[in-house]
Parts: sequence; C-alpha cells; structure tokens
Amino acid sequence: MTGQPLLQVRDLVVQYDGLRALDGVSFDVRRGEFLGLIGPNGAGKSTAFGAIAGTVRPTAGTITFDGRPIQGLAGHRIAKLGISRTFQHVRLFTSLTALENVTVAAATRHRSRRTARLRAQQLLEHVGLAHLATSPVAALSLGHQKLVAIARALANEPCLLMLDEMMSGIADHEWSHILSVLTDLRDTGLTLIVVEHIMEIIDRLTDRVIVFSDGRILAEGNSLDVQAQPAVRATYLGEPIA
Ligand SMILES: Nc1ncnc2c1ncn2[C@@H]1O[C@H](COP(=O)(O)OP(=O)(O)OP(=O)(O)O)[C@@H](O)[C@H]1O
Repeated sequence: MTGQPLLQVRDLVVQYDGLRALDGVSFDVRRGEFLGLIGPNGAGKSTAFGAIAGTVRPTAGTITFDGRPIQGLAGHRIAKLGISRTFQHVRLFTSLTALENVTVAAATRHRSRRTARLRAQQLLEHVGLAHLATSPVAALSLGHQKLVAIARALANEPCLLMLDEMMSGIADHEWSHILSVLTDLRDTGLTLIVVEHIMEIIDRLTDRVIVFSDGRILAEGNSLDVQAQPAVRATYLGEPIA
C-alpha cells in the first residue's frame, strides 16, 4: 500500500458541548512526510491531534491509518497500531531517570525487561542523551526533557509521530539539537506531524503545512507559499507570523 497516504482524515467534526472545534476537516499525510499544523490559538490544531491519537472523540468523519479506520478507538489501541504523540507539557515520571522513563514505554513493545532497557538505551543514544541516561528527569533542562519525551514516543516504534508544540518554552540554543534529532528521523522513513507556533521551526522542519482557522482548513502548501497568502496573513493579524 505504498501508494496510499499513511493517514487520511475526512470530514472530521469535533463538537465540545456548544463549541464546534473542528468543522469538516479533510487532509492526507503521505508516508515519510513531515507535516506542520499551524494557525492561531483556538483554531483546532490540538483537537485534530487528539482526534488522530484517540484522546478526543470525533463527532463525525473518518480517520484512516494505514488502510484501517481508527476514528473513536481508544488511545492505547491507536498507539499499538503505530501512532505516538508527545504533549505540549511534557508528561514524564519526573522522579525516575531518563532511562527508566523510556524503558517503561519500551516495555509495551518488548517482553523482556532486559530487551526493553537495551532499546531504551539505544533510543537515548539516538536523541543524544546517552550521557544523561541515569539522571532523574527533574534534573534535566526542559529541552532535554522534551528529548526524553521524543525517545519515549519512539519506544512505541511508531510509523507516525506527532509532536505538540515541541519547542515552546525551550531555550533557542537547544533548538538545533532537537531539530537535528528530528531531521535524522527522516532517514528511518518515519512520518511526522508537528503542531508548532514558531514559524522558523516549521520552515526548517516541514515539507508542507496546513493552516487551521476557526475549525476549518484555511490553506495548505509549502510553508513559505502559505505564509505569503493574504488570507493567512489576515488570520494572523494581531498575532503576526514570526
Ligand atoms: N476539552 C475541551 N472542552 C471544550 N472546549 C475545548 C476543549 N478543548 C479545546 N476546546 C476549545 O476548542 C477550540 C479549539 O481548541 P484547540 O486546542 O484544538 O485549538 P489549537 O489550535 O490547538 O489552539 P492552541 O494553539 O491555543 O493550542 C478552542 O475554542 C478551545 O477553547
């Protein structure tokens, strides 16, 4: 099925009580593609993320991953099919070490504790944190914590990785490390979706962006073309594109 998109979202609607957070959203994601979701606060990006990852229940529409309908499945079942996500606020076990955090996640894919630990060690090496493996997460910088969260998401051995505002709150000098880790993941064939407000990161990382506004798709295309569109610029009025 290599010709098929890895992910197909069709006519997705999410209604939260009185508020329609997504109002008929459709898009595809190709295998190996790095896609950015952008748009002003409240546009529906995180809701779309949650619907794909199984933490938000769609009101209507379909989501097809690798040829299977996944809309409405529980998050752990979606994770098992090969979709991993990170959260805007890192959700790690702060009293455990970096290695222990990643091992817990690797244990869902490996029966033996030893194999899980070896895989976790390998993943910490991939993200450049082998030297901090035995540090408690609470002692790490936010940038390093985010890298532990990426290693943990990778321990699920995903085909699709979704990162929610990976760079928010991170010092500029830590960006390039995280960006190079993510760029290297292209060689593994991984598909990536990022929600990100920092346009420089979007420009450097993604092949294509989708602009959300008021629960709908306003524009899509390559990052620089999309940012030049008047409708997109107007949406960001008062909140200029960086
Ligand atoms: N659990 C919820 N219950 C009710 N309303 C919600 C819930 N989650 C989000 N919303 C509302 O749905 C709309 C879309 O929110 P969402 O978080 O998806 O936007 P976003 O584009 O990710 O914004 P941000 O960039 O601020 O994270 C907003 O109006 C938000 O207040």
